[in-house]
Amino acid sequence: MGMEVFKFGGASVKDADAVKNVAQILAMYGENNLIVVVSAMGKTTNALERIAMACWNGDTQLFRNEVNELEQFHLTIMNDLFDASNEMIYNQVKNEFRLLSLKIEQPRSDNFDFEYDQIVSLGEIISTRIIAAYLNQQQLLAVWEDARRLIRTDNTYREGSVDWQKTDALIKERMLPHFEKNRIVVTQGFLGHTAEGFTTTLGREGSDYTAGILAFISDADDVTIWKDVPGMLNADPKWFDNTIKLDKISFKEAIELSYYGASVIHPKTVKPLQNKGIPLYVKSFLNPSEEGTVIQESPDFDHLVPSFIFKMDQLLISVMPKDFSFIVEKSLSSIFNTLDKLGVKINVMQNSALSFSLLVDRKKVDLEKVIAVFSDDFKVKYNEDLELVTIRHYDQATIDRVTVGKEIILEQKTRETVRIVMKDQSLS
Ligand SMILES: Nc1ncnc2c1ncn2[C@@H]1O[C@H](COP(=O)(O)OP(=O)(O)O)[C@@H](O)[C@H]1O
Ligand SMILES: N[C@@H](CC(=O)OP(=O)(O)O)C(=O)O
Repeated sequence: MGMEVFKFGGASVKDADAVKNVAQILAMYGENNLIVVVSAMGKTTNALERIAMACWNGDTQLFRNEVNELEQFHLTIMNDLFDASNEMIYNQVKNEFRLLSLKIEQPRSDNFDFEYDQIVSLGEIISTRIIAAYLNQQQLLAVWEDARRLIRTDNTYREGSVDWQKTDALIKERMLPHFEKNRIVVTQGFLGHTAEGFTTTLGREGSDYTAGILAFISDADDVTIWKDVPGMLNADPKWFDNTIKLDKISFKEAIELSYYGASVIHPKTVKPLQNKGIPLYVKSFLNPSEEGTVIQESPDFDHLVPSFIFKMDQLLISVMPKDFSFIVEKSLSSIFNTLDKLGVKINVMQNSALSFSLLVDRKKVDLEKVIAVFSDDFKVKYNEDLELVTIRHYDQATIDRVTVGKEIILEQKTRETVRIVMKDQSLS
């Protein structure tokens, strides 16, 4: 019997109707074994981030308010899905919230990222409990499995790096045998564990990656990521009208688009699938019988229309050596080492003889810390309120269109991709 991996993200399980819709989709796929990877419901992860921060700051009032609100959100969904007599699911979810409430009274380590993962991971635990219970109520026999015993990572909390060998052994030993008696296994995206058994997460929006890992190890026939859009489009429809669906694209093109920031797929997801030639479908959970996008190996697919990826609120930081040295291998090596230690993620970089510039998401970087760390050896300058547009398969007409009214700060071109850092002229 074949094996498929389905991934349902936060938007596809944001309320009771959405959960019912997921069950209907699963009922449509009666034949195959299904690994169902689920994210936290709606915006739960954002709420848990606030809870983790309140806990860290010892802000009991805020912590309790946020926990109560989140519990109420889940209870409202459950009241629409289950009979009050279904004690088991109510007890399971209440118990997770009871354990969460106790965290404010418990001693904390001095590692925020560790504490963050122990709290933020609960969103996926609760959502999968609810979904597995609902599927069973609908006679879609499903078994719940804990990804915290499947995905082994290193100890990099908030961005665990997967130990593929150990994970392979754990999945084969603990997950695949479920299919001897069950057709559906429901598990959490985004979660992992360290060798010592502590919970890790794979980085925000990392549930797509979990689907890629599970498909690779279980040799799945294909993966389907169910989204609130008809497929992978040539731009984010939240910002662009008249988007075009990319019906078929190659693994390489999908990797490039997600790497540059097309947030419909987490950038780490596609590589494991490419390595085993497992097709990835991006489909709409709102119109499940429509075709969506297929991503697979083919040199013929990519006669593409221009695709746009916008990143707003960008910060350009430039560092210039204070001594007489140029920006050469030695200084670059020390700059990268420092940036790696600071956990800075670079969107674009460029250097000249006397300066090295990096573009980052303003909200993801502690500018004061960066300045403090570099200022012994470098003069540091920065430019805020910038936008980054990446255009794959560009032509001059598209470049002209997106740069109207903008001052161009930096431009990088390859044969297929142009990246432009720009500032709204009204802000210059
Ligand atoms: N190129 C693109 N094609 C389609 N959707 C895109 C693209 N770039 C960004 N998106 C956004 O990705 C969203 C879906 O991803 P996401 O919100 O992470 O879903 P989920 O959390 O439910 O998995 C869409 O609503 C859309 O706004
Ligand atoms: N819930 C996590 C993981 C995830 O991937 O979620 P989603 O599939 O909703 O993007 C997050 O919000 O980061």
